[in-house]
Amino acid sequence: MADTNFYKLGRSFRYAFQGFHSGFRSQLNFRIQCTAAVVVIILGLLCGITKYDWLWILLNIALVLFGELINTALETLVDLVSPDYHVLAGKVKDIAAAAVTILAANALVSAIIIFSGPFLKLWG
Ligand SMILES: Nc1ncnc2c1ncn2[C@@H]1O[C@H](COP(=O)(O)OP(=O)(O)OP(=O)(O)O)[C@@H](O)[C@H]1O
Repeated sequence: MADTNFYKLGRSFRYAFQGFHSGFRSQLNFRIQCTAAVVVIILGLLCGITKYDWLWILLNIALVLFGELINTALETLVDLVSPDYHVLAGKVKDIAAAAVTILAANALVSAIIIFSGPFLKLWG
């Protein structure tokens, strides 16, 4: 019984990893966002930001990657149910893209606010 649950859990993680891998391979934006996340984490380590800044940075990274994967899932679903041109299909894709753009803009502004202090100190 416990073995079966453990096996199911492992399978769920494998499917989730497949989804991550598929998003990474097919979406340039997702690859850019993953790279930006790694750069921001390295900057955070170099600048010695506070633990509250880390919480904010990690939340923003998670939100952007989550938003991009949901956007990709919606695009894929739209392509499945409406491969031909339809004004509503376009609307769904545009709205999903707008949602992830809001998250990315929020992450960018947050990064500027958090890192402007340490950078000004470095050059000041
Ligand atoms: N089936 C469709 N019907 C109407 N408009 C569509 C349709 N598919 C795409 N569009 C329009 O074209 C835009 C770009 O669609 P596309 O699927 O290329 O998205 P994308 O953001 O470029 O995705 P990807 O990152 O996969 O290239 C959509 O935002 C939408 O305005």
